[in-house]
Amino acid sequence: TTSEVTTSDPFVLAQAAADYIAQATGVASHDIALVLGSGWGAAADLIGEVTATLSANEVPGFSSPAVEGHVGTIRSVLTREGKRALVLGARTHYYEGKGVRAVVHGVRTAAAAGCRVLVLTNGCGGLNPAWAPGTPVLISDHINLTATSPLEGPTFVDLTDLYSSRLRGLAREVDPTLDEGVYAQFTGPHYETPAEVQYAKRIGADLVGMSTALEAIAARHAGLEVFGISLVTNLAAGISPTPLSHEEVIEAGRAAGPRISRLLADVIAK
Ligand SMILES: Nc1nc2[nH]c(I)nc2c(=O)[nH]1
Repeated sequence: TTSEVTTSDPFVLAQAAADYIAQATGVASHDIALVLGSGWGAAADLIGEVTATLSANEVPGFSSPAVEGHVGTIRSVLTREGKRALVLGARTHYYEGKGVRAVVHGVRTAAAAGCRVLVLTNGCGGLNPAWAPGTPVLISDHINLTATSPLEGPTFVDLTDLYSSRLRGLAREVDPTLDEGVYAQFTGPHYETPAEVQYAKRIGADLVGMSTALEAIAARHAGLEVFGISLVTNLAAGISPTPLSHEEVIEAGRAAGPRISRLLADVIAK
C-alpha cells in the first residue's frame, strides 16, 4: 500500500512516516538510524537480523531513487544486543533538486521514530594521499559549502561537537588505526575541479562529498547524537595525477565493503 500524506510541514510529514514505519515493521520505537552511502550497503546484514523491509516509495515523504540494490528500501534490523536499528537506504542527495527538506526527511523520520543516535556514512573523495581508495575515515567536523541549511526561520542551533566525540572514541576502541578528517559538502553533481580541491584543502577540509553535512545539521536540531564515517573511494581531483574514473570509485567501494561493514557493526554493538 502507498500512503499519501499531504502536508507542507516537514515535521508533520516525518511523524506520518514514523507512524507508517512503526505500523509496517511492527516495531513501535527504533533506537538508532543508519544512512548507508555508497560502499556501505552490506552493513545492514552484518549489524543484525533484518526483520522488515519496506520499499521507500510506500513511506510518506520518501522517493525510491532509480538505483538498484538495497537503495530505495527502509529496513528494520534487530541487532545482536537487542537494539532496533532503522536502516535508511533511500538517501536523497541535494543535487537531485528535490529541495533540502527532502534531503533531511529521513533524519527527521528517524527522530520521530524514536531514534537517539544517527549514523551517517558516505563515499567521498580524499585529500590526503595516504588514504588509498577503500580507507574509512571518521568525520570530526564538516564545512557546509552548499550555501543552504535544512533549518528555516530563527532556529539558531549550536553545532559544536556535531560529530560526537563520544562515538568517535568508541569507534577508535574498535579500530585504533582509524584516522579522522573534516568533510566538506559540495552541491555536486559534478566533481570538484583541482582548483576547488585545493581551495577545500586550504580552508581545512580533508574529505569532499555531496551529502552528510545538511543531514547532520537537521539531526542536531532533532536532538540526535551523530556519528559520521566516510569511505574514501577516490583521491579528490588533482590530488593524484590520474583523473577520476567512476569504475575506480565503484570498485573501491565494493572491495572495502566487508571490512567497513564489520567496523560499523562493532561500533553499533558498543
Ligand atoms: N564531491 C565529491 N563527491 C564524491 N563522492 C565520491 I564516491 N567521490 C567524490 C569526490 O571526489 N567529490
